[in-house]
Amino acid sequence: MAPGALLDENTSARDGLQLEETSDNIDAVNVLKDKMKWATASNFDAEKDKTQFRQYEHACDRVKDFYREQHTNQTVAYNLQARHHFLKTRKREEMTVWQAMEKLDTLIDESDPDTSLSQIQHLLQSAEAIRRDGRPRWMQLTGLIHDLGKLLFFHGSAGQWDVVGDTFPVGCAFSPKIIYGPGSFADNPDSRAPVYSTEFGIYSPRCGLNNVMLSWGHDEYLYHVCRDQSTLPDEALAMIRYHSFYPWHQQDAYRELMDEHDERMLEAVRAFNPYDLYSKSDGLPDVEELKPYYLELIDEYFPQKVIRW
Ligand SMILES: O[C@H]1[C@H](O)[C@@H](O)[C@H](O)[C@@H](O)[C@H]1O
Ligand SMILES: [Fe+2]
Ligand SMILES: [Fe+2]
Repeated sequence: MAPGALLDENTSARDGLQLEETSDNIDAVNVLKDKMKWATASNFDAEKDKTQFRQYEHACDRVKDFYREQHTNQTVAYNLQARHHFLKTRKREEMTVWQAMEKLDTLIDESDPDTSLSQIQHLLQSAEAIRRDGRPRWMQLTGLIHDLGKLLFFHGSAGQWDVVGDTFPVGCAFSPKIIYGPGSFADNPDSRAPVYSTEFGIYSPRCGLNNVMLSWGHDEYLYHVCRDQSTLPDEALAMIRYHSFYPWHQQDAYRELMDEHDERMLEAVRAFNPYDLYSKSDGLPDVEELKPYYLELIDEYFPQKVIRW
């Protein structure tokens, strides 16, 4: 059997672990072990002072104003319309992944209390932290691209409130664990709507997050781009799609909406989170020096090179 024949890039790393180590599939097992390196313990964040991050109560007005606007405007109606427009009807712009990073670089994220660095620097900090920790190449690439969905801002978004910031489900009651709590949704009409304001709203227990509409923003948009145009594995797609869903991956809210697949994906999202959050206090990466390494890595998982954004 050819090396890796049991696997393609979309094989879930976890599913493949059921392979036995026989001489026939030993190469495939080695490939899997490499893919599983995301799940081993990491020391990356051991020396970080975590109390320095995500201190929303002490954040500046820019951040507080951002969340008031986001929590007021993220409704089911807006979500349906945004999905339709940004994923279906809009004319797509064509660019390579690196061009997308350069285009995004002028955006300063108003929701973020922890960094005012440019987006390329944040992306490279995340990727480099993952690489230094010996994580698989697909995860390094995930770090490099995970915020590229913020390009929505240049595709005619309504503002930053429908691009950046943490995410949460719409169509059911807003969890008190969302930043700034229930009071911040006072002006959101869905918080008083008969069905949307109930615990499960339009969903049912264990329906699976794939069937839940998260507030519209950079995660969901980039997930669709990567699902359709890259060969990244399921774990990478989950890291991209749910990395801003802090009420879920950090606060344990909305667990009753999860299905079995989500249980596995939650581990992947949690493994990714420290590299996104705590790399913000790392030194500044040298963009030109790192570029050749990452250009090669991008080509490995985006075979057609020019991407429809
Ligand atoms: O302010 C940040 C930033 O916008 C990140 O890109 C996002 O993933 C976080 O969840 C958010 O809180
Ligand atoms: Fe993000
Ligand atoms: Fe990020």
